[in-house]
This record gives sequence, C-alpha cells and structure tokens, in this order.
Amino acid sequence: MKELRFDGRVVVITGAGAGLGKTYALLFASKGAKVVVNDLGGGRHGEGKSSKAADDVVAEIKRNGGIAVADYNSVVEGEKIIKTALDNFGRIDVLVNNAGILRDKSFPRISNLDWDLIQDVHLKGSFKTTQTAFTLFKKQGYGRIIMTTSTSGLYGNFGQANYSAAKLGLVGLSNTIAIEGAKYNIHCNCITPTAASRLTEDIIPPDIFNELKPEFIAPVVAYLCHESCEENGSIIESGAGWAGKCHLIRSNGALLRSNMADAVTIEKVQENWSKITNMENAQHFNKSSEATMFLVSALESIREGTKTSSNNDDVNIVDYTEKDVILYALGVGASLANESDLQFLYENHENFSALPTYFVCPALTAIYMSRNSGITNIPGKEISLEKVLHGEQYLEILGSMKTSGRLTTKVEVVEVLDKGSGALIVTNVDSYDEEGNLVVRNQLATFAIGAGNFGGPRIGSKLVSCVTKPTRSPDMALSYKTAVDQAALYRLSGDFNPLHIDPNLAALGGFEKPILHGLCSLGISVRLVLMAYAGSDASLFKALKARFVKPVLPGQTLTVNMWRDGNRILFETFVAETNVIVISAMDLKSATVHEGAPKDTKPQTTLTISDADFIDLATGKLNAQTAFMKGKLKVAGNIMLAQKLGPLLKSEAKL
Ligand SMILES: CCCCCCC[C@@H](O)CC(=O)SCCNC(=O)CCNC(=O)[C@H](O)C(C)(C)COP(=O)(O)OP(=O)(O)OC[C@H]1O[C@@H](n2cnc3c(N)ncnc32)[C@H](O)[C@@H]1OP(=O)(O)O
Repeated sequence: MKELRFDGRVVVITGAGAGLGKTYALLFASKGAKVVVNDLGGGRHGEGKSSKAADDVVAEIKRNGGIAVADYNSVVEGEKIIKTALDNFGRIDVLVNNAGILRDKSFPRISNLDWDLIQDVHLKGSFKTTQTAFTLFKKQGYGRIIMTTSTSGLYGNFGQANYSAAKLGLVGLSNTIAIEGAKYNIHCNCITPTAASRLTEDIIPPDIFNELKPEFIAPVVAYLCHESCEENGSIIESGAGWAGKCHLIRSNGALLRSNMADAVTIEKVQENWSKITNMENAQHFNKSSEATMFLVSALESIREGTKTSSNNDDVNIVDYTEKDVILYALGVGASLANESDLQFLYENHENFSALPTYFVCPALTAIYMSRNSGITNIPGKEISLEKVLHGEQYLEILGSMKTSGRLTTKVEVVEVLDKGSGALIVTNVDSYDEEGNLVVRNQLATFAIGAGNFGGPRIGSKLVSCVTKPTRSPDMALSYKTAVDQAALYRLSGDFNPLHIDPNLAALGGFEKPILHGLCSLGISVRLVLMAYAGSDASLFKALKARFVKPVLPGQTLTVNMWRDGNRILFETFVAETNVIVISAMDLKSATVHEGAPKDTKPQTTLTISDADFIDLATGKLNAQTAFMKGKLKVAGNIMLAQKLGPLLKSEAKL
C-alpha cells in the first residue's frame, strides 16, 4: 500500500505541546510536513503560560530530522498562529484545532469565568485560526481543517456543561465550514478523540487510560487531512485503536395535521409521540436544506390531505363558521330587505340556518386543496383556471346541516370526457360530518375549454343527468338583479378563481369582463325557488342538478322560471337583459313543498325581485296564489321597474 505522506504541506496544530497535539505534530512531521507547533504553555485549566512545551516538541521533531517551528500565541489570537506559518513556511495546508482546557464544575457552580474561558479557547479560538486559514485555503483552492469535539459535547457528561456546549458548538462550526468550503476543495471534519491526555489523566481509570494512546488516534486525524481523503463535514469518533463515523440522525416523525385547515393540538402531539420518537428508519441530513426539503415534502403531504385509499381519493378537512354561511348568503343576494332572509343573516335568529347551496362551498374548497383537482388529468394539456368553466353541478343534502362545523371531504375525479371543444372533468366530492356520517354529496362537472380532442370518451356513465324542463309555460317566475360587485362578494366564499375578478385574466379566458361564478347564479336561483315553494325553509331542500349554459355578467338580472311537479320543482334561469338561458334543466328534487306554496301546475304569477324589492309585474300587488308569501315579502307595487326590465319580463307575466 502506498505510504500517505505530507511532503511540501504546512500543518498548523494548536495545543501541540503535549498529548494528542504533540502526537499529531510528531506524526505529520515524520511524514514530511512542515509543522507549526502551537502551544501557549498554560496549565490544563488555562492558567499561566510558557514556551517550553512547544519548544520541546519542535526540538523532538528536529531531532527526528523533521521541520517545525514553535508558536506561543493564544488561540484567541488565532490569526497570529497562522501568521507564524506564513512567516516561516510561506503557506498553510492543514489546520488542526486541538488546543483546549477544562474548567469542570457541576452545572449550578459554573461561574461566568468558567464559561467564558472555555468558550474562548475552544470555540472562539477555533473560529479565529480557521477564519484566517480559510481565506488562504480559498485562494489556493486547497485546505484541510480539523475541529476537535468530544463525546461530552455529543452525548453530555456530568460536570462539563460549559465544555459540552463549546464542543457541540464546534460541530456546528465544522458543518457549515464544510459546506462553504466544499467548492474550494476545503474540507472540514470533526474528530472526537477518547485519549489519555493531561486533560483526562485523572478522569479515566488507569487500566483504560493506558490503552487510550494518542498514537491510536493521530493516524485517523492525519488521514482526514490527507489530500486523498474525500471526507467532508463528518464527525469521526476514535480511541483505543478504533474509529467510527458519528451522525446526527432524525426519526421519520409524524404528520401532526392531515390537512392545511387542520390545527396542531397538544393532544395530537401526544397521540403521535411514539411515531415522532421511533428511530427505526431514522435518517441523517448533510445540510439543513435537506432537512428543509423533508419538511417541504411533509407539507406537500399535508396539502394533499391524508391518502385513505389506493385510488384517486383525496381527503380534506374543511372547517366552516357561522360567519362563512352568512357571508355566503350575502353573496347570493340574501338581504335584510326580505324578512325571510334574516334567518340566513343573523346568527341569533331562532331559525338561523345555512342556505342549502352553501354546501357547494366546502366541496369547491376541497377541490382547490386537493392534490388531484382533475385539471392536470388531461393528457398533453396544460389548463389554466381562467379556461375552466363550471359546467354542471349536482348537490344533495343527506343530513341536517349545522351552521358551523367540520366536514371531512373526499374528492375523486370519476371521469374525464372528451367533448371536442373542451374536456369535461367530473369530480365527486362527498362530505362527512364529525361523526363520520355522509351528509353532503356534490358532483362538479368542470368544462376545460380547449382541452378536448385528446382521444377520450365523449359519453360517460358517472355524470348525474339533467332533467328536461316541461313544455308548458312556467308556473312561477322570480327575478333578482345581481350587483356589479356580486362576484367580488361571492368569491369571499372560497372560489378565488381570478376569472371572476381580474379583467386581464378574464380576457385571457376570452371574456369581455370577469364573469359571475356559476355557483353564485345557482345560489341565487335556489334561494328564489325556496322562497317561492318552501317558505325559505332551508331544511326542505333535498337535491338539485344544474347545467351552466352561458356565462352571466355581474350586474345582469337573473329571472328564474319554475315549474312544480309534485315535490319536484324544475326551474331554469335566464338573463333578463339578453334572454339567454344560463342554467337549464335544473332540478330541485323531492322537496317537501311548503304548505302555502302554489299547488297546481297551471301558469301562475311572475314576481320580480330586484334590489330586494318584490314586485308583482302584472298587478303591482300580491295576488291570491302568492298569498303564502304575505307578511314575508315586501310588496313594492312598482310596475315601473318591470317596464325597465323590458318586454321579456312583461311577456312573462301570466295574469
Ligand atoms: C379544478 C378546479 C375546479 C374549479 C371549478 C369552478 C371554477 C369556477 O370558478 C368557474 C365558474 O364559475 S365559470 C362560470 C359558470 N359557468 C359558465 O359560465 C359556463 C357556461 N357554459 C358555457 O359557456 C358553455 O356551455 C361551454 C363553453 C361550457 C360549452 O360550450 P360549447 O363549447 O359551445 O359546447 P357545445 O358545442 O354546446 O357542446 C359540446 C359538448 O359539451 C357538452 N356541454 C356543453 N356545455 C356543457 C356544460 N355546461 N356542462 C357539461 N357539458 C356541456 C355538450 O352536451 C356536448 O356534449 P355531447 O355532444 O356529448 O352532448
């Protein structure tokens, strides 16, 4: 085996007057290095100084035919030690930070002086020498550094709190120097020696002491400093003719929340403690960025929700509050001007309730939180949100819904259909209450414009079908004029798609201006249907299915035509100003019709609700068939407004 030598290398060793340092110095010199033997010549507690220790070692090296020079500076003035190397040998290649003292005391007895002296010699001393050397190493593109740590620092030791702190501090120092130096071929490693030295002679029992010869450790340090050694940023423990690498390792840990909306609680920590502390499959990181990357992937898992099965399911937890349901009600036009809307707007109302269509919001939130929103599901297509239009919506309420709570929602893309002009992504979102009961089912069909023609099926089997509207004239019609700010308000309920607020993004999607959320038009429509047929009793709602046929612009008037068929109310909504149907074949299934609601299926009256005023277009007053609304609706009796809405609405008046 080729002898490893240090010919032409200049090695600086601090605290080299005795013990380990001296052994290092003798070894390096014997292998051709020019050695700076630094030693202040103080006692092991840092007291006094003398040139004798360093001089003796230099003399021994010279006697052996080697080259060495003595240096008596304190490591706290480490730059002077490096200067000695430059002055005598013109360069430096290796720095071994070995100098050290002890001021052992049990922790409560450590004085400020005990603390400061230890930190100064070990930590500051190593900093000073290394910083000066590092600059020179960088210039020459080569350098080897050793920091001397200790098992007391790595594992702790009674009576050595000050020393332990400094020694582990050196590990941190070494780790970062290793990272900063790597690209300049500067390596920095820690040695953790267990050696018989003047620091340990009365600490270690004599029989063991005799076997802890510094000579067993010096070759390990020398190898770490050799140009052939690639090791960098490591901690090498050595003693008694053994060496091993020491790592800080970390368990795989545990996720303390399964979802972005979830809180981390003390109980959650307790519940996961055995997982947090399980060191099976523990891992080491070479830099803090690796540990950060691990956290990023943990965060990703949280974002994605806990995967509960091997298919495409995503589970997300969505919390909602009374404020959320009130904000939603305002977003779909509920107003204090309508007495019956107070129950949707005031948390202390005796019938305070959420509009049933509020429960599309947690579904949409879950989709946005979901790992698998579906818009990445179309092969070869990149789809941005402004090109995703809400195509169809199914909503079914199975439980009795609270005005605040937590829903665990399962998102699953069930099919992606190729509709030519676009791709139709069908997503089921099932929501469970805190007891685990399925309480809400949503199905969203989103139309990704321009993402069609990818070779997928045109017709699927999972999409809930729409119901065809009756051919007869509507039994009832109500209107609502949306506000210019309708979308700006509605988006606060969780659909932050910029298509509804940002003119530039709307233009990118091909719209002259931001369009209204489909779910907002739907919420308005259902509110009017409930008003007409269910006395605004949200609990009577069971299910609906809607298709969004054409976009609505905020500010336009929505008129909802309604037909009653037993417990089923069919309705369609169109824009009064343009006569364009925007929601077709919408179906409110199996509602228990409110007692006072119109009972027959003959054409009845048309009401217009505009700016929260209720107007009978035909007569300017409530008629017998709308008597159930008496006391609940404010009758404006303003026929002029109906005229403003144009001939379309007038022709709708059936009386
Ligand atoms: C992942 C993130 C999720 C986020 C979701 C929610 C995001 C929200 O912020 C987005 C919104 O709220 S957008 C506002 C509400 N929606 C709209 O305004 C869309 C209105 N509809 C349209 O413009 C057209 O129907 C249009 C453009 C959709 C289709 O019109 P055309 O391209 O002309 O299609 P057409 O030729 O009529 O029909 C082709 C095939 O597609 C089917 N189809 C048409 N409209 C559909 C619709 N709305 N929903 C479902 N399928 C629809 C047709 O039936 C036809 O298929 P087939 O021949 O098999 O019958």
